[in-house]
Parts: sequence; structure tokens; C-alpha cells
Amino acid sequence: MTGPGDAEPGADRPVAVLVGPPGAGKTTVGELLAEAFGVPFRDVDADIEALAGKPIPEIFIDDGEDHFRALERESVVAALAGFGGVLALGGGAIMAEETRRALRGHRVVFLSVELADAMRRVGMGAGRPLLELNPRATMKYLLDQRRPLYAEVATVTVKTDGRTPEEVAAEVLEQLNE
Ligand SMILES: Nc1ncnc2c1ncn2[C@@H]1O[C@H](COP(=O)(O)OP(=O)(O)OP(=O)(O)O)[C@@H](O)[C@H]1O
Ligand SMILES: O=C(O)C1=C[C@@H](O)[C@@H](O)[C@H](O)C1
Ligand SMILES: [Mg+2]
Repeated sequence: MTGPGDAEPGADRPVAVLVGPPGAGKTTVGELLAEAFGVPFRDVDADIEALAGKPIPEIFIDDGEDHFRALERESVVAALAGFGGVLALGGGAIMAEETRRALRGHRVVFLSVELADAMRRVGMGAGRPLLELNPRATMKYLLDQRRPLYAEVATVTVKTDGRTPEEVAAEVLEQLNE
């Protein structure tokens, strides 16, 4: 059994790791879950920006996606080993086999979202370099390509379509308690 009362703020592994596509609500729901658990929230996208000293779109422009993915793999491994709160991964982190392997043994929550809600939430993809061009077709491609990988790493899956962040967070807590 797990639950808010069982969270260990000083622990060196995340209470839960959130994965899912852009617009799934990893950051929004992650913050709500951290509050419920009484632990800090951390977003690997923010760790990467701190490591690179610049925002994600600039990393893509200046250094390319391969360099971004290398920083991402490094940041995920560091966070999994040394952070005791709720951790959100970037939408594409699970593309790396190394990262999928590193997630084994962790409580991994897949926040799923289908095309219509994902598009409504990310709009024209501002601040998300992969979605800058043809956002709807790109999102469809990303969802189709990644769905099996999110499912592979997940210990819990929660559908987010048509639900508020609060409803999603409540179901995550319920499923983590089962
Ligand atoms: N369940 C929801 N219902 C409606 N809107 C939502 C929901 N979850 C998140 N949103 C909204 O969708 C947008 C994207 O959410 P958020 O940034 O949390 O997604 P994300 O999974 O962290 O995306 P990214 O991978 O790009 O970081 C935000 O404006 C947020 O307020
Ligand atoms: O879906 C993706 O590949 C990405 C999602 C974001 O969280 C960022 O990690 C970055 O924009 C790449
Ligand atoms: Mg986010």
C-alpha cells in the first residue's frame, strides 16, 4: 500500500515518475500530486534547461535534437537516483532505451491523452520545438510512435481526456493506493 502518508520527502528515489506526450498534463498534474504527497515537484525539462543554461527551443536550435536527448538521458538518470519527490519526464524521454531501462523498479505513471485533447492543450505548440511545424500531423505521429513505449514503462496508466487536472490527480492517487 502506498499513499500520501507513505511518501518519504528525504528519500533518494521519486515517489512517482510521470510520463506521457506533450499536453498530457505531466507538469500540471505533477504539481498537484506533489502537493498531495507533501513532497517537492521536479520537471526534467527544467533540469535540462538548467544544465544547458538556456531554454529548450534554444538547445534545439543551437545544438540539435541529438544533443538535447543526451542532456535528457543524463538528467533523467541523475533525477531518478537523487530526488525524493514527484518527477515529470519530458514527452520524448522514453524514446531512449537507456531511460526505459533506468525506469524499471520505479512507480511510473503514464498520463495518456488522445489527439483531440492533446491538440487543444498544446495549441500551436509554442515552446515545443518538435511541434513548431505542422503541429497536428506531428502530434499524431508522436502519439502513434510513443504509445507502446509509455505503456511499456508504466506501472499505472490514467486517461486524461475530458478530465480536469484535479480529476486526473485523484485517479492517480487512487491507483497508486491499490
Ligand atoms: N486534464 C487537463 N484538462 C485540461 N487542460 C489541461 C489538463 N492537463 C493539462 N492541461 C493544460 O494543458 C496544457 C499543457 O499541460 P502541461 O504543461 O501540464 O503538459 P505536459 O504533459 O507537461 O506537456 P510537455 O510535455 O509539453 O511538458 C497546460 O496549459 C495545462 O493547463
Ligand atoms: O515530446 C518531446 O519530444 C518533447 C517534449 C518536451 O517535454 C520537451 O522535452 C521537448 O520539447 C521534447
Ligand atoms: Mg511539462
